[in-house]
Amino acid sequence: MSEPLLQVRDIECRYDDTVVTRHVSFTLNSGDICCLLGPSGCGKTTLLRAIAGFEPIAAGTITLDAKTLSAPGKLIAPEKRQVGMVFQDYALFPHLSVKDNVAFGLRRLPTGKRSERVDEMLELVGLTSLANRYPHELSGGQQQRVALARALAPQPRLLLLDEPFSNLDVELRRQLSQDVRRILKQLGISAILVTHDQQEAFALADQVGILNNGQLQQWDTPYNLYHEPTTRFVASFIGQGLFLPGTMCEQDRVDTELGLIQGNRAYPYAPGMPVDVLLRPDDIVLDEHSSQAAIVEECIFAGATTLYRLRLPSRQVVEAAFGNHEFQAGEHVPIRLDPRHLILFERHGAA
Ligand SMILES: Nc1ncnc2c1ncn2[C@@H]1O[C@H](COP(=O)(O)OP(=O)(O)OP(=O)(O)O)[C@@H](O)[C@H]1O
Repeated sequence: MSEPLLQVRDIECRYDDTVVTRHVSFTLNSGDICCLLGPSGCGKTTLLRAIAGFEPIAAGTITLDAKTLSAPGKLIAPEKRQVGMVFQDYALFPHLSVKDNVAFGLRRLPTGKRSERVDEMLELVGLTSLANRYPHELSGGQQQRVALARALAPQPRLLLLDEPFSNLDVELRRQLSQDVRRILKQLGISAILVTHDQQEAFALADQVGILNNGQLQQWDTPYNLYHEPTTRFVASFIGQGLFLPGTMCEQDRVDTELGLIQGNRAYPYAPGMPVDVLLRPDDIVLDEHSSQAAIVEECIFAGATTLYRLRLPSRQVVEAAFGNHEFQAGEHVPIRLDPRHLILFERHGAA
């Protein structure tokens, strides 16, 4: 069983009188990697900086290993938190070589131990052969590896990464994020990464926190965020999907244009109430025996599958992903609903 490492309890961050994050609470277990994900300006960086000790908090507490790091009126300095940080722009020292950059936080170690640790870190990030180069002689990906090695060298309890791959191209970004996950898991170091790239968050994190307007909407595994979103915001922000109007029949069933859908729980909506059903593209399947047909409005080729925007007889549009089929716009396709998770929200604007 993993132990709780970081506990963020009901914190509020402000810039002067403006509140930017409120009532944020989550727990990060030892060895886990989490991502903070959300639209621009929702407070991700502010939250990360509060955990790092660069911003005070106006309410709540931040504890690491049960030791209080931040509380109103209390702020342990960043260098005393056992927390490492990797920034978006790498922030390497330009006048220091790669190995001196990595050695920077190790001044308290005896010389022999220090160079041993630097060698270990450079090997871990695959940069042993570039130890004597200077930052301007490295590619962006290599600079980011140095920044990672430098942050990991003092063996922090927790590593914080603020959009660390955003200056890199897509392929390198994917590769480096997988390398970072492997390295962190190998060392058993817990980490929090801020990103606005959902694919990156899903590929890297054990848990993802979705922020909107300074509030944590859901803290969960990528699987649950996709299949069991608890708010309408998370449902639309994560993955593809559209809402299909329906009417509650019983506490666990909804009547829709595509037929009755059975859920796996009791929903808090009374029979007769108008609801919106979240449909992911994989909830709609092709079925030549189905009496329900939709018209293809648009096809978006995505390699292994093609995403189809389908118009139902009511003109409602839904999306479906079919592999191994080629339909053209205007074609009629027989479809059936096959949702594994029935996710419902009260319909907006319903009388
Ligand atoms: N130093 C500051 N002084 C005043 N307001 C700030 C300061 N830094 C950020 N803000 C405001 O706080 C809010 C949250 O900013 P923050 O940088 O935490 O968002 P973010 O989610 O990291 O955004 P992005 O994805 O665009 O980097 C924004 O409205 C921003 O304008």
